[in-house]
Amino acid sequence: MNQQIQHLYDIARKPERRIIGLMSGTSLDGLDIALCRIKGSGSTTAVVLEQFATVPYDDDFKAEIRTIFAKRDINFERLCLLNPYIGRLHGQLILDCLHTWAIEPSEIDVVASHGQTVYHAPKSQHRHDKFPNATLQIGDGDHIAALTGVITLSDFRQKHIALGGEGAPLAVYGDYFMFSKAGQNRILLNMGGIANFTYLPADGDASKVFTTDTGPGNTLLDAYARRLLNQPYDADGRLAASGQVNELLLDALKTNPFFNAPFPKTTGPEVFNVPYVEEAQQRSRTRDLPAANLMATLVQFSADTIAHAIRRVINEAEMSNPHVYMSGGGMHNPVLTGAIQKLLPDCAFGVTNDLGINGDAKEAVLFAVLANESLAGGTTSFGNRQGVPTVSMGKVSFPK
Ligand SMILES: Nc1ncnc2c1ncn2[C@@H]1O[C@H](COP(=O)(O)OP(=O)(O)OP(=O)(O)O)[C@@H](O)[C@H]1O
Ligand SMILES: CC(=O)N[C@H]1[C@@H]2OC[C@@H](O2)[C@@H](O)[C@@H]1O[C@H](C)C(=O)O
Repeated sequence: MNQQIQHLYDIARKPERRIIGLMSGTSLDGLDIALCRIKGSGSTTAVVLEQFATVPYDDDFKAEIRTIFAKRDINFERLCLLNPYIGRLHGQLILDCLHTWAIEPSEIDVVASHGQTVYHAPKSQHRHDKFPNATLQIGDGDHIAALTGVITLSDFRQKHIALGGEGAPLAVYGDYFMFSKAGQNRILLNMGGIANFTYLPADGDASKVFTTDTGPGNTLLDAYARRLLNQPYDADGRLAASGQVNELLLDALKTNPFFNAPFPKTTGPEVFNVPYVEEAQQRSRTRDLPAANLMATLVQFSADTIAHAIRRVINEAEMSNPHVYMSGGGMHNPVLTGAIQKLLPDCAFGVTNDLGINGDAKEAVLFAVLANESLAGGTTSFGNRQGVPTVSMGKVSFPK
């Protein structure tokens, strides 16, 4: 037997694994690196987050990604070059963090890498009958494995599509394993570039849980912070807080069939982007809004669509006493969280930190949990429903 297969087999049989989860999301703010100690699998999964860092990307790198990110027409050579480049960069950032944490790469069992999404195209978005749901993440795992010397699982989304999903959201699996609690109806709300939530019913029934995107989280706020403030984001929602919501623009922004489509569903910055806002401004004749009013309206747009989706699941599931636990960078924006809480006065609000997982780290932890499940679990049935196939994800890269 190849010794590397033996090594993988030994890792799969360990009572506890040390897994580094990596997430580089649609905000392009940096690489989230979560070092996890994981015991068990499925609903007995127990995660301790030992270390966490977000390593910010420099402006040059962000600009490189933006040349190909969420665009229909790109420089294909640049895409090809960025694939190994991102893999090597992520590998190097892991080594730097391990050095800071005084941990040897040989002490890590597995790296679980999401990569960088460069294009997301569910059928509902691309509308080409003959093509399936599609999504593309780059930053090949072979480069991470070769550079760090650690077996790497990567490219988690393709299997989800192969078994009938849209390749996202994958949070359903990790949220169910980590955060489901008998006797409490929970909504795990993540506000990254795109917002999504997971519904965890109080009876713990895996065949009812799902995660759905709700639409924009921070993606439009960040795009306009770059334009209006020359900043990566509107820190603490300060510009938005100084403006007034424009109802005409808000209504125009909300007229998109995505918002009333059935759960679960996914979207991305391929749809919710500056041209989307400009088109709504044109339709509502609100092109000359002051910067603060535009930002206030965009925050309300995210809040309304998030709250509308949560309200729908509360009503459909006839949920009593729902608890919402927030995560992702949007939880740091008080204008956004304040607006959501105002729209959902019957919900109790907290953050995933209250449940033991730092909300900034949650998505990176998810990939560690998915890798753990592929190695040592795989027995939980989600009933093979539309959008939530029972599935093990991730491709294996050996260091040599
Ligand atoms: N203090 C703050 N005030 C306002 N917004 C903030 C603050 N801190 C973080 N954010 C927002 O959070 C964003 C980063 O969020 P996060 O890291 O969760 O996104 P992501 O993982 O890239 O997204 P996705 O989940 O869509 O892949 C920033 O770009 C910014 O919009
Ligand atoms: C294609 C893609 O990268 N989707 C991301 C994105 O960021 C948030 C939202 O859109 C979510 O659907 C997903 O990521 C999380 C980790 C998920 O799959 O659950």
